[in-house]
Amino acid sequence: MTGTPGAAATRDGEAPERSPPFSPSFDFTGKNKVVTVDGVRVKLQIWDTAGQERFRSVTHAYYRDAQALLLLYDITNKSSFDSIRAWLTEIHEYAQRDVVIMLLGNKADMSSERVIRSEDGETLAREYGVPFLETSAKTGMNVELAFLAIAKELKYRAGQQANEPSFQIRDYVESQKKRSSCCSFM
Ligand SMILES: Nc1nc2c(ncn2[C@@H]2O[C@H](COP(=O)(O)OP(=O)(O)OP(=O)(O)O)[C@@H](O)[C@H]2O)c(=O)[nH]1
Repeated sequence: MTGTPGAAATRDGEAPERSPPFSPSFDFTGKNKVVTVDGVRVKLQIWDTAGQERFRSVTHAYYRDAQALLLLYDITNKSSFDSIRAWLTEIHEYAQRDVVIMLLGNKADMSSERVIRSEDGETLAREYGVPFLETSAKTGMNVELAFLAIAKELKYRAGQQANEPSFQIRDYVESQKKRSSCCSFM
């Protein structure tokens, strides 16, 4: 699902699921996931969509009703990074206006093959005002954090009280994330 929105939604509903070609210990795709946020269980229904251009028209149907979209690129693949802008334009056109978007630079474990610097991901994310994490589906680095941040944001939006301190997903992600240069993966 590189260069691709993966949709996380709290709604129930039918959607086709695609199986990942390998079974990483930390999976972005294909399952419902329950995340406990401050004692409240938030159910995320996760769909993986095809990244290739030829599936574009099909993918609109996936993310039209999504409450959150994880946009993944591969840090070892420049074209996947370059396609992110086009996806953001698409999302602007087809997704819900208040959709939660997160940019993820995946395969952070493959540092020797890296072609996209972490700063480039950060700059792009800042430009679009979305949170950014480098992740690894192989080691699990920042994967749980990505889902937790989305769940926290959705819970906050659903139950927003007048006197509740506002939840800032970008600040939360920045304060919690592990850097790929750091030695300790989860
Ligand atoms: N080392 C490493 N390999 C990964 C990681 N994530 C995925 N892969 C591998 O990358 C390959 C492609 O993974 P996919 O999930 O099929 O990639 P994709 O971009 O989703 O493909 P489409 O959904 O068809 O666009 C597989 O062989 C995975 O095992 C990661 O974080 N680290």
